[in-house]
Amino acid sequence: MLSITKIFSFEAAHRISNYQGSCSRVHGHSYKIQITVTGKEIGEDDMLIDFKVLKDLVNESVIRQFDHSFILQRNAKNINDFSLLEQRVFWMDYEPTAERMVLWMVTELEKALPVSIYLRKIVLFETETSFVTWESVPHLK
Ligand SMILES: Nc1nc2c(c(=O)[nH]1)N=C([C@H](O)[C@H](O)COP(=O)(O)OP(=O)(O)OP(=O)(O)O)CN2
Ligand SMILES: [Zn+2]
Repeated sequence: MLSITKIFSFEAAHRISNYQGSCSRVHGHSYKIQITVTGKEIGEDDMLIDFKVLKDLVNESVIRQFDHSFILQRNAKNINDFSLLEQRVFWMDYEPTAERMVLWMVTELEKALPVSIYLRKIVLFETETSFVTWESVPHLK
């Protein structure tokens, strides 16, 4: 089966407020993401989906939301510490672990992709050595 992949990056700060250790402190990452999509057939343009179209769609639905933001779980501790901060805070329902960020991206991308194009895989690198992978399960489609 054909699939295409495009690579993105964004910078963001976060903290994992319930973490026992240094990740509970505010710190930043240069996130890297690989987005892979697939489809049953290629179009009249001989493409599954134009890389440029995929780029615009991912930038609009995902990257723009996170880039240069401060990602926090909306909980009492963070609201107390940061709600008055004059920064761009991206509030999440869960701690901003790479796993939760990927699941948020899956929801947004599945809404944004054209009907004939399916999200196949997302790999989110939080650091050079730590990454999370999400893959669709074909028989559940
Ligand atoms: N399963 C997860 N574990 C951790 C996450 C996460 O999102 N999912 N996040 C963190 C912290 O955000 C931390 O910034 C990243 O941790 P780590 O990879 O350990 O970072 P290091 O810079 O220490 O990596 P080294 O390459 O080992 O130096 C923690 N855990
Ligand atoms: Zn971190």
